[in-house]
Amino acid sequence: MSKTSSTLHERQSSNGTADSGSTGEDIILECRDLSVAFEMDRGTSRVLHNVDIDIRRGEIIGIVGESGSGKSMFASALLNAVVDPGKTSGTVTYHPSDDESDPVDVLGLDKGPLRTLRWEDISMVFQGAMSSFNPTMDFREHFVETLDAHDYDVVEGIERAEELLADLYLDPDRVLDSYPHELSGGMKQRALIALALVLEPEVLVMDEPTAALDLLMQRSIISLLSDLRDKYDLTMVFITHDLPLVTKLADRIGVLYAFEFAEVGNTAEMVENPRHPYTRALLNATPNLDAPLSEMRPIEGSAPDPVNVPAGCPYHERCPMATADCEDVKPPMELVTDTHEVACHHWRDVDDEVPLSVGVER
Ligand SMILES: Nc1ncnc2c1ncn2[C@@H]1O[C@H](COP(=O)(O)OP(=O)(O)OP(=O)(O)O)[C@@H](O)[C@H]1O
Repeated sequence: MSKTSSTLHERQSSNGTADSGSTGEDIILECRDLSVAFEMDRGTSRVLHNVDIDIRRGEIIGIVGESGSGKSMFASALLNAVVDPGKTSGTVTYHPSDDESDPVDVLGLDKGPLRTLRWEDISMVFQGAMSSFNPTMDFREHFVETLDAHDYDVVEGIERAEELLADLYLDPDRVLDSYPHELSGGMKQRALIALALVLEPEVLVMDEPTAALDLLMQRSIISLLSDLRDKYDLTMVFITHDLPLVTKLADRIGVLYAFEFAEVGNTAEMVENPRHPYTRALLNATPNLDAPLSEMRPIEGSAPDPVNVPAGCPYHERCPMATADCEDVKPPMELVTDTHEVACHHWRDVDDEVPLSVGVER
């Protein structure tokens, strides 16, 4: 297997995107200048903008941001699954673990190989996918259909499905013989995760997998995902608007703002020493995982329109620290530590200007 060059690893972006701490780690997915655009009557809508990020083999990376920040677009772009008429550009390179295999140019794949890659190498649980189960098929039929479509041995595949379902604390026989309406939301979501893993992918991308579930179920799925990663040597990309939730799971966190990464770093650094005023606002917006809704402080202002992203720092219109520079000059991604990067002109002063609220669970 060919590894990424040190030049790419050390590359620093000048456009507010991130390649945090990539100093020679084993990289499984490498995104460069990854962008998605839609041509609209009122102009070009840039819903993902020149994103540079490396996903490391075996890590769980949380991708966080408000609604409309580009999280789902990032997930779709990773799998070359952006729907028409969206145009994806840049590169996504997948480095299989198998030493014999060459790196794969994901955005350059034809339909057939792309379909194979999507289930067998990089699998995705799409937002709201629970409702896409066929109501007339039981779960066994869903598994068999997927195994058949990829020429997998059905007997072995069902054995694997049973093991995965048991790993997810489900009764395999009961689930396989049930129809979608017979299972609760939490059970269906876990069955969906088992289905996404049945063809033994290396990477699992999940878009808001716990959004529709109650707090207790969210927490239990989070801990099951961590166990699954360890047991099956998976790499996970976990997309959510819920920063406190993902801190319980992720090794690293990337915060998306206005279709670019504002800050990326190891989870402990992102929680204990966030440097971007937007990351701090996100943490302050949910002081505690158990806090009642009434205690949440929403971030003032709204996310930028992808047709008219502000010049300079895209956050400047909402930022309490903004100066004239922020209106004109786009902040480059700067290293805070070897494992933490931020795109803010004033990151050194953020402690005084945007204090973290006392109640943040850390
Ligand atoms: N088919 C489409 N055509 C044009 N614009 C789109 C399309 N789908 C999404 N967008 C726009 O792309 C931007 C990013 O959307 P995306 O779904 O990635 O956000 P998100 O961060 O995942 O939000 P949410 O948490 O609400 O799912 C939004 O401004 C959205 O309106």
